[in-house]
Formats: sequence, structure tokens, C-alpha cells
Amino acid sequence: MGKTASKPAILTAEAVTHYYGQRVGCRSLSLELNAGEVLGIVGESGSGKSTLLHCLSGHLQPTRGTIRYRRNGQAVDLYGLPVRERRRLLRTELGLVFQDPRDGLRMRVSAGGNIGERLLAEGLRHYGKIRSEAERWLETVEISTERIDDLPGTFSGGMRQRLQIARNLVTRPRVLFLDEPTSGLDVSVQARLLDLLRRLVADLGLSVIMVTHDLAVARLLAHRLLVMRRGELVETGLTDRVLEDPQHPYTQLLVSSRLLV
Ligand SMILES: Nc1ncnc2c1ncn2[C@@H]1O[C@H](COP(=O)(O)OP(=O)(O)OP(=O)(O)O)[C@@H](O)[C@H]1O
Repeated sequence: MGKTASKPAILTAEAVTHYYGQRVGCRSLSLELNAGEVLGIVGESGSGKSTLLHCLSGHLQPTRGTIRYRRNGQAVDLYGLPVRERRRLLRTELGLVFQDPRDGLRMRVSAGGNIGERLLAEGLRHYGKIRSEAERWLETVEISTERIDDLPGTFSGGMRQRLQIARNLVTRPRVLFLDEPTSGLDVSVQARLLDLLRRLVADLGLSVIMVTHDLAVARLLAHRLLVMRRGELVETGLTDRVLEDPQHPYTQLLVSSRLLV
């Protein structure tokens, strides 16, 4: 899977399995994410995409398997770290954009406060600097700085999603995890968000793992795809190859959209 000798993968998952009681969330998933790469995870509803993403992003301890994150030339076992250290990583070097912005934002905290929180967690204490960074990030995600003191509940769906992105990117994470970033948004809002994401990924050199059930979104953003079915990996490859020449019968069904309507 695309690992080069000169650049070791930034994130490696080995045989990741998660059970909810008796129910399989995901099973025996292995993957590598290379620096600067966008990896898309696709599959129908209930195929285990979000479960895998939450395991990979450090938010859900797998029942079995290992996730290694490479930092300072060393691969660290994400769930082998002391909880405090893992939480610090989640607030700084890793970012997760939830499918529902209400899960990823503090709804009782202003837009500026939402962005500033991760800077505070990094130890920044200067109010003026935090506010100006928050303003800069609001501008970057195309939200008027006049809205800095407003609560996210007063924002539209697309604005909330962009605020979540700003909140995650303010600490310049190396890896960004996106869970259905455009779902629930109308088509023109989706297109604007996708443009923004493409620009940010390129400008910041982000490595991204993105879950989507929308193959058009996958085609636009992802270099490589991983297709899941019933918690397991069925096919992986470069996005164009998987979408234009799907090998597995399940992927063929997905591409013909029969499973995604
Ligand atoms: N909190 C939970 N408790 C119990 N079972 C769960 C929980 N979350 C997910 N599951 C189950 O795990 C399986 C995979 O679900 P998951 O949400 O990961 O799939 P998904 O591909 O992300 O689906 P969707 O696209 O609908 O979000 C499903 O059978 C689901 O019912």
C-alpha cells in the first residue's frame, strides 16, 4: 500500500478490530497513511467506517489491534500512551471533524472560544494572541470575524462545519480525520466546503483520513480508497482505479450506486 522507503507512513493500523458487545464494528483492518496523503474510507451505512475512524483518531480504543502514529522519527502506539499524553496529542497533532458539528463543537462557547480552546490546551495564555489567531482562522474558513462572539447554535450547518475545521486546524495538526464532512449540507454548501478542504489540505500539507458514503466527495478529495463492507476491508487502491475499474463485486455495486441510494 504505497509506503515508500524514504517516507515511512505517518499512521499505521494493524489488524484493528472493535466490538460493541457482541456486534462487530470493524474487524481486522490494516492500513497505512502516508504523509500528505488523503485516504478515503467508503462503504454503505453500517459498514464500520465511523468505528474505524474513531479508533484511528484516538477516540475509541479498539478491542484488538494496534495503531501507531509516527512523531519525531518514532512510531508511538496511540493506545499504549498514558491517557493524558494521548489526549494532548488529540488536542494538538491530531484532529477529528465529527459528522455532527454538535459533537465536535462546544455549543455553549463562542466561535472564538471554540477555536481558542486548543491553543489554551497548548499553553498559550495571551488573550490578544488567542483572539487574533481565532480571527485569522475564521477568515481562513470564510466566516466573518464579526461572528467571533456568537454561539455556534446561531450558525448555519455549513458554517458550523467550517468552524469545526478551524477549531481543529488552529494547532496545525499533522493528521486530520474527517467523518462525513459534507453530509446533511445542501449541494452548493457542500461544494464550497469541499473547495475549502481541498485548499487547506494542499496549503497545510495535511495527511487526511476521510469517511464518506459519497463517492463524488471521495473522488474529489481522496488519493486512495479503502472500501468497507460489514466491518471488513474488501478492496483498496488508488481512487481512480477503484472507481473506474472496481475489482470486488461489492465495490462494483457501490460504484453503480445501487447500495448508496
Ligand atoms: N455505539 C454503538 N453501540 C453499538 N453498536 C454500534 C455503535 N456504533 C456503531 N455500532 C454498530 O457498528 C456497526 C458499524 O457502525 P458504524 O457507525 O461504524 O458504520 P458506518 O459505516 O460509519 O455507518 P454510517 O455511514 O451509517 O455512519 C453497525 O452495525 C452499528 O450498528
